[in-house]
Amino acid sequence: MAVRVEGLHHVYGSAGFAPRAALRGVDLAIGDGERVAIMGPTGSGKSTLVQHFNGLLRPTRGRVEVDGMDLWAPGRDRDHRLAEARRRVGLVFQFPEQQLFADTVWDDVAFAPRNLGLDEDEVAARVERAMALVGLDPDLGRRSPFSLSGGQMRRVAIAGVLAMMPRMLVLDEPTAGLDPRGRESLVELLLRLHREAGIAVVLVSHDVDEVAAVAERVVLMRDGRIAADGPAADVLTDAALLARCRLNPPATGRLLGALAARGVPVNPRRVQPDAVEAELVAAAAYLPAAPGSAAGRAGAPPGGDQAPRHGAAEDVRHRGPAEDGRDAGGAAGHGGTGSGDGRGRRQAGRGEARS
Ligand SMILES: Nc1ncnc2c1ncn2[C@@H]1O[C@H](COP(=O)(O)OP(=O)(O)OP(=O)(O)O)[C@@H](O)[C@H]1O
Repeated sequence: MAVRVEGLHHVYGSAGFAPRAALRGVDLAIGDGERVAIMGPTGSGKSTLVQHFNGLLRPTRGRVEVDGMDLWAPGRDRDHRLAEARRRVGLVFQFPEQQLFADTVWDDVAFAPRNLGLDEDEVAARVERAMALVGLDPDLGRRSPFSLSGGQMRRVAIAGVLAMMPRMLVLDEPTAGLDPRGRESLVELLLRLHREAGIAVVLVSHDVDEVAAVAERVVLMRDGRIAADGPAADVLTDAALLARCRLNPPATGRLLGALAARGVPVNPRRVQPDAVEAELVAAAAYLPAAPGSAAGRAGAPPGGDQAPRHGAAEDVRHRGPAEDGRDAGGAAGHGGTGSGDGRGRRQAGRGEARS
């Protein structure tokens, strides 16, 4: 499963308004099972870009491929290619709960698979699976979606997209408007979908902490172009690059950087929350104990002159999801610097062509 865009331009224009170039030549490929965040200042083209991933928008110029299918190439099978793309790449728009419409949660989640013409047994199996994936109690299926909490409604909307059994889930600002607990549990949900269902997750977000928790790769957009594309540990610790895109590094990165600058042996390139925590816990052993504390009474802090100059958490062997593979390899041991109508959009996001 892969989405690839090449030389993608998108110009919005309608009668009476000056044309507006939202994308100005984007090249990007996202492969099976990746966890990618797309970030950038407001108006940089993030939402426009992801709406190309399943053919919801038509390029002004350039090419969009899903699993090697050129979505917009002429040919009689184009409708089939677009329908396939919408099945394989599920789009969850901002505030998706605003587009719930059915009388029951069950019917809402069943909307897209029914629309595919599947028999009711298959529809039921998909609804049950999707509700389980998002952690909704099956009993909620009989309830009106409008009687649920905001966080539950959002899960219903995500289940409605998952019922299409996409291989890639693209979410535009999925935690917007949720309280801190709701945000945390949605981040956990995305990691679980990736881990248990093997779904690629693409997240459009302004929130660096959320991105640090979810993404292993970060694409930065600016003025309709890609300004950077790389491992989260590289992009999220490059303060100058982030500043050019009107973003700040994660607060934890600044904390690790300040500790490293004071000679505490931490690796400031850790960004994933579990890895940051492991780094801090291990580094705490190198900090002077508070007078009167148990550690202070026991004597001098461990380490001292012998304190290793690499990341303190290296020996902890604690790898969070964003610190695997290339991040671990790249960071190990250095300790250095290292719009439209909502219902139509939703139906298109669930695999139904927009009229
Ligand atoms: N339907 C539309 N009609 C006309 N212009 C649009 C439309 N949608 C977006 N634009 C314009 O295209 C540009 C890119 O918008 P887009 O929504 O893709 O950016 P974004 O990075 O997702 O912004 P945000 O972070 O605010 O959601 C902006 O200048 C925006 O005003």
